[in-house]
Amino acid sequence: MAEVVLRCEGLRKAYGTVVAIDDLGIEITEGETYGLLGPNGAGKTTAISMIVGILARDAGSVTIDGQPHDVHRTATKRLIGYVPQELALYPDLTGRENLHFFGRLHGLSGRELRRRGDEVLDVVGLSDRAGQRVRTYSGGMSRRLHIGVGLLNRPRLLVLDEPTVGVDPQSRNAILDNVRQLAGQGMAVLYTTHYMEEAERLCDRVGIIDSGRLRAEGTRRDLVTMLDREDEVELLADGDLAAAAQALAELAEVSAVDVREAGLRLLVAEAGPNLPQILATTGRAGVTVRSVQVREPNLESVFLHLTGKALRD
Ligand SMILES: Nc1ncnc2c1ncn2[C@@H]1O[C@H](COP(=O)(O)OP(=O)(O)OP(=O)(O)O)[C@@H](O)[C@H]1O
Repeated sequence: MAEVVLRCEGLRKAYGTVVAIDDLGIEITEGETYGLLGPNGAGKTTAISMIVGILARDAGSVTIDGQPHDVHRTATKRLIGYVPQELALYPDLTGRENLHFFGRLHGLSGRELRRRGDEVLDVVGLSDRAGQRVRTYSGGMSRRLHIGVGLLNRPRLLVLDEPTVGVDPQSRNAILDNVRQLAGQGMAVLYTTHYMEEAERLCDRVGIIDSGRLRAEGTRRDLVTMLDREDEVELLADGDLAAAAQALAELAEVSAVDVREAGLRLLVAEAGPNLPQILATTGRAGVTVRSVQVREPNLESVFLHLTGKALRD
């Protein structure tokens, strides 16, 4: 079984009378990418600041690889790579010089420092721009270098705070690919975002956070199943639609069929695996399907259901 890298329990933090995080518990195993999804102000930055150990907690506990962790423990801090929202790079140094600077802070030197710098440049796809000043980098390239800084110490837990905010779509894809690869190598990844699509694409499990509390967590499918809402399948089709509707209504997985002007609309428990049967049944009723559209409930619907608000204001 995969080992638990991060375990936090009962985390709490208040700023005066504002309770920013209340009774937060999260576990992340090696190789797992966990997304903390919530709107601005939900408490994501406060939560991860306590987890990485730059903010003292009011209550609760954090362990990394089974070892107790807090703001004073340097041994466990070495197991964490933290990539904060604000970029902290030197624009007048080159990409490679930046990595060497931060590498020295981690105690690397000489040949080991150069080797690790080059490895990290390769991982974040910046080897060919390593000799240029960061000032000349695009926003996305700077972000990737920033992630590189977080990787220098070969962390067990990589914590990324909204790493794709303000990044162009191409760099965004590169960052998501990077993160996926790193988790593939066994790192545990904690990723905060208010982009539902990123959480859906990238994360093995998602925790939905709002007003400082974890409202629900699980795989995308777990969360969507909680809603108890079906997939909607829309078929644009020609032929005897009434006959097809009757045949489809007899399928166990189909709970409702409406005949529309140019086709059919179905509610199906799980559309994906049932599409072949739906299309075969439609075909047997003499109906030609011109296009199929499936709409599944998504994390946005889950969030709305749990909190009564949209993820983005
Ligand atoms: N230093 C502080 N002093 C007082 N209140 C704070 C402080 N930092 C955060 N807060 C409040 O705590 C709550 C959680 O903020 P936090 O920054 O953790 O949320 P977030 O989900 O990370 O939002 P964002 O995506 O905007 O960074 C908010 O209500 C915020 O106003």
